[in-house]
Amino acid sequence: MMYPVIRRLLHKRVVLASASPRRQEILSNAGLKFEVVPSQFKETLTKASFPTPSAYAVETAKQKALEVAHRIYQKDLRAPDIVIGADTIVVIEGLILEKPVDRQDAYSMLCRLNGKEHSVFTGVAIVHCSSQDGRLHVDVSEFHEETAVTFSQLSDELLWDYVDSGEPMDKAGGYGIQALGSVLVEQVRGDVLNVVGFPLNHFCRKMAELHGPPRPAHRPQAQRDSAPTTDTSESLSDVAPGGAGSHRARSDEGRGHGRAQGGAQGRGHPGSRDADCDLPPFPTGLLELIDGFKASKALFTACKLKVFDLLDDEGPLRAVDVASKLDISECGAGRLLDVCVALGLLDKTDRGYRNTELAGLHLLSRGEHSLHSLALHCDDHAWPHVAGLDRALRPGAAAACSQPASGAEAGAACPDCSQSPDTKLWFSGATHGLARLTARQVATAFDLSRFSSACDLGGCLGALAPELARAHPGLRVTVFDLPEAAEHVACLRSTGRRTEQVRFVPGDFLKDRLPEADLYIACGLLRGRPDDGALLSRIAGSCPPGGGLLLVELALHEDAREARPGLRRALHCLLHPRGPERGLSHHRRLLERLGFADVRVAHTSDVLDVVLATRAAP
Ligand SMILES: O=c1[nH]cc([C@@H]2O[C@H](COP(=O)(O)OP(=O)(O)OP(=O)(O)O)[C@@H](O)[C@H]2O)c(=O)[nH]1
Repeated sequence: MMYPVIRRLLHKRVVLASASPRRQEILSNAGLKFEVVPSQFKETLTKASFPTPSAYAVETAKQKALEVAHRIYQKDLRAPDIVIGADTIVVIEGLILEKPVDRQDAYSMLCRLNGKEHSVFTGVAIVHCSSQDGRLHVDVSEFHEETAVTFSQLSDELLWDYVDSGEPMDKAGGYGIQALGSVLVEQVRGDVLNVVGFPLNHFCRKMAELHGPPRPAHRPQAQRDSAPTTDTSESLSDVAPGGAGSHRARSDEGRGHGRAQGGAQGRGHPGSRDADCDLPPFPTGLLELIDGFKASKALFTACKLKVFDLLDDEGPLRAVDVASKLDISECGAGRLLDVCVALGLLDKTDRGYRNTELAGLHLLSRGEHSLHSLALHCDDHAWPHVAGLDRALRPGAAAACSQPASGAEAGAACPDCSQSPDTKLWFSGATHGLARLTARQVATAFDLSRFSSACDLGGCLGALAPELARAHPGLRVTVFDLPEAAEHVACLRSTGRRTEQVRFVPGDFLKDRLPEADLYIACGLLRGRPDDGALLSRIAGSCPPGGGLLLVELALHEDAREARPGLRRALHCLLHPRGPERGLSHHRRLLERLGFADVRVAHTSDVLDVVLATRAAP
């Protein structure tokens, strides 16, 4: 059973701003998917300046969460969707007890609590983040929960024994009710998880209030107090005309930016019913999925028309100016621009439309982190492919696609998409943006200091090499790719990054002798390649004993339940039903068969998995 609102958060980037293992456990047991970024906020607020102990706990929780939200935004230039902070305190006779500073302090706290009732407060802050005008915008919701705990009358010896167990040291009030500390406790009134560090029940109720399903307009008035106030009078699947506005209105209370980054937000839960009505919960997430293709197409179209380039060069611009400069209709321009606003790609100001930071970073046709080519590729090549999905799934469709990929598809993970040289180039260019974005994570996924030379097969058009050189100054990197890729690697050289460590050698990794190296890198070369064993065997033949092989592949995760990686993998398998199903276990078996040992895996991001294997002595 999963609380419906937790299910609805599965596609959001949720961050827990806490180092407390108990909070992490409570939230993951509830099914929430989140990242942990412990807060660096120094808990030094002046207690006396707060009207109540709970206000102090809430403010501390809020400061913890805000510190993390700002740090993430500064680092990623991207707002997480939600940051959660919490702070637990024990209050006895008006005195606030936090974590003991040493054994003596722990003992003193336990003596104070001995034989008496005290209150445990946990303050919780839920910070909804978005990026607006290039700045982090936050919307903080907060609450606290109180639980009354009574200690038995305990002997000094027992209290010291308990202190000596070490358990009190990282716990508010010096005890852990969930473990040995339970022997001290005679009675609890209220939510015990609140004592442990996180009031899950209150949190879920609060989240339901904030993220509750919009209700259909005809819904009867019999609603609970906490019923969401979202305007729901629009038909969600009927975006046009004026679709942009309606899209935004139903999109999580106007937080359009989060949508662009996080994908669908909520999922209807067919099994659950609101207690006070026989209508099922409104399936907001499902309707968003149904509409999702329109959102993708709008993004692709705006990229193709170079709307983001235009606004970068000349924005802010009004719809009428965009229409005349792009030679499209004024009405069409207005609608497309409004949809982009709803998707978090544009901001609408008094002076006209302008790019959001996200679009400026990733959707211009130029720029280091551009995903423009990827969007165009998806529109031109992946879109028709997806449109034919039903045909591809029919029995007998398998024979249609069995062409082995050629060396020219360096970096391409999709042989179906590489029929012509043009397409191949497209696809390489398309993946290049992604490769650039992920190169640093790949380069630093493992300690590679034992290697002195690396050969990047296919080379990802040179995206990885400079990052490898930067992260491992002792490593000489050879990019081994078809002669036509030299041009791209040359562009990269002119950026002057560690050029002396990187060289280009022309060749086809499927046919030619591989340059000597003690680390071989195959980035995006295996997926969709029926002859992946042959390629790996070539590499194994060149790799010296003790040498390494670094494989980088899209979504090798085999657990389809893992939110984004699982979805990517499942989609890939669905769209390439004729290709063999290849996940981590397939690669591990293959590598071991070819004489590699110590196969280690790093999941670097939502997107890529990196595998490092060591060639065993013959
Ligand atoms: O019965 C129990 N009571 C309390 C706890 C744990 O105590 C700490 C409370 O400290 P705080 O709220 O400041 O949180 P930190 O651990 O410092 O982590 P943050 O990074 O969030 O500041 C908390 O860990 C409770 O879980 C307990 O375990 N049992």
